Formats: sequence, C-alpha cells, structure tokens
Amino acid sequence: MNKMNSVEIKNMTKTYPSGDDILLILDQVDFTLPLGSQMALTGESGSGKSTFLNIIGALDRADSGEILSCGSALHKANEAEMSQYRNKKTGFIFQFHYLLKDFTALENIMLPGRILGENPKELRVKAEELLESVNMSNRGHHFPGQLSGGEKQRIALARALINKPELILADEPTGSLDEKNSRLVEDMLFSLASDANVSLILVTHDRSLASRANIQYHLQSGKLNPL
Ligand SMILES: Nc1ncnc2c1ncn2[C@@H]1O[C@H](COP(=O)(O)OP(=O)(O)OP(=O)(O)O)[C@@H](O)[C@H]1O
Repeated sequence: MNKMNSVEIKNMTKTYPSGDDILLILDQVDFTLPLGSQMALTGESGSGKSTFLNIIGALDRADSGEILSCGSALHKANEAEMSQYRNKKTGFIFQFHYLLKDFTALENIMLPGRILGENPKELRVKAEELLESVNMSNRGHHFPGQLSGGEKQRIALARALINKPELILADEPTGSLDEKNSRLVEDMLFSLASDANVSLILVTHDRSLASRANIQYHLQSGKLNPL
C-alpha cells in the first residue's frame, strides 16, 4: 500500500441476495483516497452508499476485491482484526447519534477509549479537550436526553475523534438536523478533520454539503464516478 494513501480499493464487488435474484450493489469498483483528503459520496437512495462506507469501516465485507485501509488488508482480516481496525483506525458518525442514554456526554466521548483500555485520567483530559472543540464544555455532565439533536451530534463527533482515528466515516451525519444545526455540525466535522489531518469519507444526499469536500464521487449502477 502506498503510504500517501488512506484507502486503496481494487476490483471490489458486493452483492446482496434478494429473493431468487442477486442485487449487484458495487460492481468491480476501484478507488483511492489520498491521505488527509475529504471525500463526499452522493447517489440515489439504495445506490449502495452506506454499503460502500460500511465495507471501508469493516462493518461489512465485500464479496471480492482488495481493500486496503489505513494499512489494514480488510479483505483478508479476521473478525478480531476487523474489530481492532474499527476501534483504532476509524471514527464513525451516523445519522443517529447512538449515544448511550445512561452515560453523560463526557462519558460517552470517553467510551471508545475505555474499550481500548486507555488510562482513564489521560482519556478524561482528551475528552474534555474534544468537548471544548465542539463548543460543549459546559454540557459534559448532561445526559443525552438533556441535549438537543445538534448537541448530541456534536458529542457523537467528539466521540468519533477520541481514539485519534486515521479515517472518519460519516453516514448522513446531518441527515436528522435542521438547516442551522446541519451547518454547525458540518463546519465542525470539516474543520476538526482538517486540523487533525484525518481523512474523511462522507456519505450524503445533500449536494451542497458534498461540494465542501475536496473530492466528490457519485455512485450509480454499482460504479463510482468522479464529479
Ligand atoms: N443486508 C442486506 N441484505 C439485503 N439487501 C441489502 C442489505 N443491506 C442493504 N441492502 C440493499 O442494498 C442496496 C443498497 O443499500 P445501501 O443502504 O447501501 O444504499 P444507500 O445508497 O446508502 O441508500 P440510502 O441513501 O437510502 O441510505 C439497497 O437496495 C438495500 O435494500
């Protein structure tokens, strides 16, 4: 794998069974993401955007092809290696925040670090810094139920960054927010990714959001087309 790339994919195919038929979702896709770049992926509903993201995030597997991401060969990885890769190399943000309701905002941010067995004191310092970077310093002790949708998504963004990932994978991260909160979360996502020089893959329906990324692709009929 070329050290200047975060992701290198060759000839990746993914199908799903559908009754007696087979759905061809990704059709011999080749793709390279240079280190530190920000890529947006658009495409119609059902075109396979989440499937593409989930394979790079080691949440799903391709049928065939070579998938190298952050130095890991995902097409050859076993379950333990997939989980190690997910926890150490990637930070995921979904449309819904998936914060744990019985944990405070600060505890939610710390959680991925706890799973890796990091030193709790150091982790807390990092989590407080991240809380500040998403402008939520005064809300660390609040529970998710006490936060607005936009605030919860900012906590989810901080949580995605706690393990200093090499790659952020965002699946419609502003899809359930209003215009004002969408812009706020978008601004934070792009600026935090670029400050930390982390590569970003962002799946979105929103063309204006996509246009903020320096690389844009459109997924159609199983093929990735640069825009
Ligand atoms: N586990 C599965 N089993 C069978 N079919 C699936 C599975 N997961 C996804 N699909 C199908 O694969 C296609 C691509 O799904 P995917 O979620 O990747 O699309 P998407 O572009 O992200 O859509 P949306 O924009 O609506 O979220 C869809 O037709 C979907 O129904």
